Amino acid sequence: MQPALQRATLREFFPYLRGHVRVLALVAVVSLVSTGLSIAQPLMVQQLVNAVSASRPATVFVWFLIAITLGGAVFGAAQSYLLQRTAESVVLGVRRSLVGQLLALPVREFDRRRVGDLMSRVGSDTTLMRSVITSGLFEIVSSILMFCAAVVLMVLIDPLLFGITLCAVLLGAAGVLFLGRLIRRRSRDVQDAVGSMTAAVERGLSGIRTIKASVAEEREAAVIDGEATRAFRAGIAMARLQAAVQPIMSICIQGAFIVVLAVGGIRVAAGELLLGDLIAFILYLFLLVMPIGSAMSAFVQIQSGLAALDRIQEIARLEPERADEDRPVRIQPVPAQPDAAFGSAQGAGRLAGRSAGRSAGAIELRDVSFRYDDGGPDGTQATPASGSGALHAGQDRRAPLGSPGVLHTRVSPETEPSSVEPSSTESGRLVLDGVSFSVPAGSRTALVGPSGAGKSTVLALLERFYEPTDGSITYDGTALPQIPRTELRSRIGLVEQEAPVLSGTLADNLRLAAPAATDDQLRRVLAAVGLDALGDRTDDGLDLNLGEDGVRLSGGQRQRLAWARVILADRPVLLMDEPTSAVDSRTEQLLQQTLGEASRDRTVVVVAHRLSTVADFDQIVVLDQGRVTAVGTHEQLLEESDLYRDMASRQRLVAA
Ligand SMILES: Nc1ncnc2c1ncn2[C@@H]1O[C@H](COP(=O)(O)OP(=O)(O)OP(=O)(O)O)[C@@H](O)[C@H]1O
Repeated sequence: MQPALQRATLREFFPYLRGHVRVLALVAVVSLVSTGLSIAQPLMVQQLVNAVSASRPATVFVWFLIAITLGGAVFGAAQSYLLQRTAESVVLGVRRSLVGQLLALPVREFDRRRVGDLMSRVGSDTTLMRSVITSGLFEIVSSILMFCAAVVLMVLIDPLLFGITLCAVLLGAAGVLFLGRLIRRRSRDVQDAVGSMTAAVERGLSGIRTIKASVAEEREAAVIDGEATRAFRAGIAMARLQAAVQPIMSICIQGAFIVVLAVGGIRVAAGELLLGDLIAFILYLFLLVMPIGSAMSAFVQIQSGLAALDRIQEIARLEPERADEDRPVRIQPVPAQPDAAFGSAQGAGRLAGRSAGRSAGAIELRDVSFRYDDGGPDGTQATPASGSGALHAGQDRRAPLGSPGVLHTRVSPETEPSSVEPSSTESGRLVLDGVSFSVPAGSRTALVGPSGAGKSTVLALLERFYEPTDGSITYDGTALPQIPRTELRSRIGLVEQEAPVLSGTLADNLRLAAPAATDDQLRRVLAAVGLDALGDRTDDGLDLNLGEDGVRLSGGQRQRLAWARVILADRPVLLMDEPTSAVDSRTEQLLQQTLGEASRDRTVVVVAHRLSTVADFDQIVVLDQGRVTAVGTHEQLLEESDLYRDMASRQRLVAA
């Protein structure tokens, strides 16, 4: 859902110019001089003609005229260059802050927006904003200056002729102002349509394999064509209005010319006006018309620019993920650098445990409920409960653990939740409903359950991609909202379900969370996940280009690359969402071994469908329809949980 449309005003544009005041002041001086020279030109012509008519020497006026004309050209060029340069800097600033804002937005904003449309805001909308400066603001300012000077001089030369001109100009201006409002509206339509079209193209290109495999090229092309046609229609409607602006003004001005020529000619013939004065008046009429013309096109540009600003500010107004929380609490100490994961004494592939004294990574969820559309379109978030402490009310059970820490879990009676649909509300279905369990520091916990049970959602909440609608989550006893997000995330390594790969090289992808890692460390981590052959595949080595979205990798390779990335990042907590779903059994064995080493002294939470991969975990949490139905070890759950036993028997882990 889009936020309510707010219209930007020119005033809102000025903050973007703040860092450029000096250059703009210089531009103002240059354009003042340039305007002055243009205004002086007819005066020189007037003097020249009147001197020649009266048989007086006129050479000096000729030289002045040449100097003024050349000077005007030089200053005009300087003004144009400085303006373009400033405009480019403004656009750079806007793009930087827009991209910064986009990357700072909460994940839920991306759930409800189209990537292509966001891209078009960074691209074409910022370009439109540029025209507000280049052909907009200054054009209007210098046009007004020129206009005023021309008006004063015309009044001085002949008030009657000026009166005729004024009537024509006012008539044209009234028509144009009326059209201006419509132009702004149409321009917004055009940009929205272009945004939709970009989104449709993005959808088509990013899913090109699926589209081809579904033989859906034509249908997809038709969708894009529909959007392109909408953009075309909006463009045509805009063009119609723009086309009307120019004729309205030219009819009025041409009418003024004809009348001025006729009346002026009669007055010159009657000896009431000098020929030089009439010529000067007509030249000023030109000077009046020129700025009106450019002011009109500047007006159109400004309207389009403001419509673009609407779209940019729509994003700027969204509340970003807050960098710091109300009462930030630092978790001590800072995590180890990549070296800690690959201590030289251990040799290649050795996945050492955490350095002594590192934050332990105990996690507790207490009565956590969540629905996806909870944030609402205005960027507000559900206020998370600010509880702290690792214990909760309810039925506690000490689970058997081989690692430090004590597990406290509240287990809802298994029969109760699995048969009940999580309640629905108007604002969205509860995806998690009163989820409570504890993950002691250094333990391995698996989340299992049917598809759609909410397992990935739990991981998303632990990363604070979303805020719980209700309940609280603590990390080492501190409520998550009290930990700065960057601090929290720098403690967690995440292997996502889809194992996304960023466009770029193998090294780029590996260094995403460990920018300081050496090539040697990259090679060792690749070996640890069985990807060493990838770096040796071509002469490019670690600079091997993985293609758009890592298209040159197989599904299993993508997954292993994601493993390599988090292992290299050496975080105290590892969250893994079906991390071996795409690999063969041999690779799975290697990864299990890698995980075994990596999880020494780390807290590991793995979402798994294949129960065999987590059967030896310290605890397994069974989720069903957003609720925890059982917690225990593999053996305990086989005894106690019907759902778990059913899943295990389907996977032939136990006899049916
Ligand atoms: N971004 C989202 N916006 C809205 N609903 C979502 C979003 N992501 C997931 N859901 C919904 O939330 C529910 C739980 O999804 P989740 O991905 O957590 O399940 P899961 O247990 O991990 O499933 P699977 O095993 O299939 O990966 C599903 O009904 C899903 O449709």
